[in-house]
Amino acid sequence: MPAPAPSLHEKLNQLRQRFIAQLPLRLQQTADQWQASRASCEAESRLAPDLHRFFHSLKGTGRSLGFERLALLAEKAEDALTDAHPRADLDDFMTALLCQLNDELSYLQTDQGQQASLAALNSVEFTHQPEQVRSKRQRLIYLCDDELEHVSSLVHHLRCFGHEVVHFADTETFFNAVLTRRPDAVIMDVQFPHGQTAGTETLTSLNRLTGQELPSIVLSGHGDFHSRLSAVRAGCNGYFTKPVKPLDLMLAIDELTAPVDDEPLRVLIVDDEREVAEYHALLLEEAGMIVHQIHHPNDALNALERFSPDLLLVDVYMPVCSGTELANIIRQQPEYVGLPIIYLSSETDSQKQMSAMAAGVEAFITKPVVPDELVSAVRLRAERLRLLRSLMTRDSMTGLYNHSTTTDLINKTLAQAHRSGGRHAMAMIDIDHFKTVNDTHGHLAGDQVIITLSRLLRTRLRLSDTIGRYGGEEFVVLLRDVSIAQATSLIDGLRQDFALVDFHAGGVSFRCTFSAGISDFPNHPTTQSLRLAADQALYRAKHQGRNRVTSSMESAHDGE
Ligand SMILES: Nc1nc2c(ncn2[C@@H]2O[C@H](COP(=O)(O)OP(=O)(O)OP(=O)(O)O)[C@@H](O)[C@H]2O)c(=O)[nH]1
Repeated sequence: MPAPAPSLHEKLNQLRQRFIAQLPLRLQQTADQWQASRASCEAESRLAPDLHRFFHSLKGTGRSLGFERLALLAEKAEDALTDAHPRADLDDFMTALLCQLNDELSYLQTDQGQQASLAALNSVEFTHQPEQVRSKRQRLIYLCDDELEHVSSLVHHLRCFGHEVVHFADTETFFNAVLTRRPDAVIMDVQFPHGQTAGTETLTSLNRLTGQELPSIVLSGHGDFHSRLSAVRAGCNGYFTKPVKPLDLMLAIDELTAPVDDEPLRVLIVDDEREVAEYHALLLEEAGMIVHQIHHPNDALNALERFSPDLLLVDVYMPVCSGTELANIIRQQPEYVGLPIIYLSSETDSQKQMSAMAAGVEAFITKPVVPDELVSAVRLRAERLRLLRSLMTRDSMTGLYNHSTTTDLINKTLAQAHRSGGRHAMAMIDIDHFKTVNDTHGHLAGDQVIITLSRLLRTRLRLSDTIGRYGGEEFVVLLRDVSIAQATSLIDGLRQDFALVDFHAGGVSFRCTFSAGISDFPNHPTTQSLRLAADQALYRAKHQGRNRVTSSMESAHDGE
């Protein structure tokens, strides 16, 4: 059996032990530097920055990792070295401090010292639970209904959208199934042969038993007060009366189970103090975020481009370049103007904090951080950026990427594929005779068709695929790591299912189809050439009678 993953406290403890293990050597080097700095004025001014940095860093890291006495001694040394009027007994004072630091270190290496520091570690309060990360948009749906006429059409529509649907004709089998495998949502009839409200009562019992409300929608033959009340009492999220339009029910289920943005937040930490960077990374990772650390400010621009963070956590006091200077460098680049930056520092002087904030950073957090406060500050600001980005990059009707973002994302994917290889496919999808749909059934019905197709694409394609709305009724998809044949068959499966979806408008029901053209990378090595080849294949599909998928391979062979 694999060993269980270490807990946060175990990881923190390992980090503290690593920090203590390397400290004797660093203390010895600092004592030597201090002695050397007393030899001449030149040596003093040459070594002063290193000495200051060591004590400043020991103060910050010591506090963050809970070594309060080490931090206090380091703070005294830092103050003595930076005092505008150096004390007369500076030599004796520093020698005594270095001795006390060595004594404290020896104590921390004893069993008793380890115990005491562990007790401090265990008192770290951290209430954030790791986020549940869902990787798929497909949902498990239980449909419990003893009237079988509508069931097959409902099951068909739900499956079209990639959901796994299990049908139960009686409440008892349904009850046991929920206890064995909990679904993402339930569609429940109210009335069963053994009770007027047996369906909703079953939901109420399950909710009580499990202590968790099942996301559920009622589908009933009756809209009477008593049935509706039983649904409210069972905590149901919607109530439909039969005959239901499958698409309406499907959209309600989609709303009910729509994942919140399930991409973990990405945080880039820039801190020259490795242990502190590691400590903050552990806290943020524990809260479900993806963290990348760098220890040299000059690596920041590269890391920003490669890692694409939602937020930057920067130490203010770093050699080579301060956090404030780094923020200014980053803000010089238009693409990072909106990136939230949080400063971390042991600086408590509010005047200095204010001047640091002038570089346009979002917040200033003082070390040692309170774990929950760090996580909340990061989450709040990173999520706000995500929301703003989403408003700028997505089409408001469908939630798919807009034209320019789709092109940018495809460009990036291809640039990466040029570096590291890989094959991708592009599909241009266009709804057939859409003008007629609008003219016959109205614009609102047309909008429903567009929304339905976009939901179908989102539920059935992978999270790593790029799906965009290119124009009115035209969509573009970049399918990663597939051959042109696989892409053609996948999009053709979607085409067949979409053609069976029933739309309703003004008392009439109708169906729609789409045509698609597929091209592939690296046969077509740029976004422009991929797009052109997919467009030409789409044109052929339309020309050959619509409701079909044509690949650029077929076009090429046909043209031979
Ligand atoms: N309802 C609705 N209609 C839109 C939207 N965007 C574009 N349209 C309409 O979509 C129609 C597109 O029509 P065409 O591209 O000519 O398509 P078509 O000739 O009917 O069909 P094909 O030849 O099969 O492509 C136009 O009438 C647009 O007004 C939208 O957001 N909602």
